[in-house]
Amino acid sequence: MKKGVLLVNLGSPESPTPEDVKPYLSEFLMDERVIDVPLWARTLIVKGIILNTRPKASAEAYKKIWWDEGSPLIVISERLQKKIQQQTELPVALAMRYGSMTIKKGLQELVDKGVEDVFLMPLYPQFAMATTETILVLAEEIRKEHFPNLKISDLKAFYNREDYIDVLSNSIARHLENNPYEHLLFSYHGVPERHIRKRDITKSHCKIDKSCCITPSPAHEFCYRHQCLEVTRLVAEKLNLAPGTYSSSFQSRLGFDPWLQPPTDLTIERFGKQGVKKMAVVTPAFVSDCLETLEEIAMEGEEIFHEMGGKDFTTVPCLNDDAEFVALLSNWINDWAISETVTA
Ligand SMILES: C=CC1=C(C)c2cc3[nH]c(cc4nc(cc5[nH]c(cc1n2)c(C)c5CCC(=O)O)C(CCC(=O)O)=C4C)c(C)c3C=C
Ligand SMILES: [Fe+2]
Ligand SMILES: [Fe+2]
Repeated sequence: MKKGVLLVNLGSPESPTPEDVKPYLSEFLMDERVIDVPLWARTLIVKGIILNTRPKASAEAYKKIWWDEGSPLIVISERLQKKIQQQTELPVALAMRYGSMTIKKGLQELVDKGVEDVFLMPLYPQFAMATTETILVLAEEIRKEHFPNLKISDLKAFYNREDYIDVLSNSIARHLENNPYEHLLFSYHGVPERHIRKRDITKSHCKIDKSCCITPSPAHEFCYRHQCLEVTRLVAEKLNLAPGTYSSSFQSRLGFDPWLQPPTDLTIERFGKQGVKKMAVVTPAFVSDCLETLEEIAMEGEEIFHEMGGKDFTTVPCLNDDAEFVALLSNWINDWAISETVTA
């Protein structure tokens, strides 16, 4: 069976204008795994409330980070795909969960090259209903409807793989080598607490308290909070970070439901107020720099820190198309190809 690879990231609007941001946000937020309420309520919240004001504000934010070549998230993902393609003989395609670079087009591109067996790689280190799950479910729907003979296997959340933690830790160490900091904040994209409880396969483990995420449980296979906190713990261990010099927080809250705590903006504010002068932020829920890292953290976060009296605010770039990250993903692809060949 001819094999191929499909990398999938989140997606971005076509341009940083309210006209293009609106349909993108509509597709994104009308996803039942992102705003997970009944259709009538989701329609009311998204189309009746959010889409009336957010596209304009969001477009302004996108304008601040947009590159000549396009959305950073898309451009970086394309660079990653090209570099991985240089490391493997298998065809490697790229798709986005939302927007014009659809998963259907990505699968079609592979099928047109004769591929019958696809390794689907959601570009997220941690599992979340709103990211990995929505990609897998949609890919399966598309497969059934359009490519019934295609075999698809997927890359599992890789948050705790030793080789990934090594690559992430090396990148952090490299970027902070000449930027001494008093506190390193690991800021992850947030999700509503409800999402964590919904995917608790034990139905009772996830209390979202101080101990549940550090108490071993099968629930952790689908617990975004556990997986984020594990990345922090494993990197801290690898880099030998002293207790008290690092912590985790969750950013980008939307709406009024309880989201994972503590919020990044208030955490940065607190450090500034407490007299921390040099702080660094790393964002390991994102593999590609995007609006949430370049604007919300590097611009807004820095502004908050300075307003509270902080001085040096350093952001560690995402892994993007870092050579070690390219090698890591390429190794996983080649390992998958070999194991599939052996078991076929
Ligand atoms: C890293 C994983 C992500 C999770 C988990 C996630 C959950 C999530 N997001 C929203 C709402 C928005 N997110 C937006 C942007 C955005 N989100 C992610 C990743 C995750 N989201 C990325 C990579 C980006 C940036 C995309 C880009 O083009 O650069 C936005 C749009 C921007 C804005 O208006 O703020 C919204 C809205 C929810 C509700 C949610 C949880 C369930
Ligand atoms: Fe998001
Ligand atoms: Fe937990």
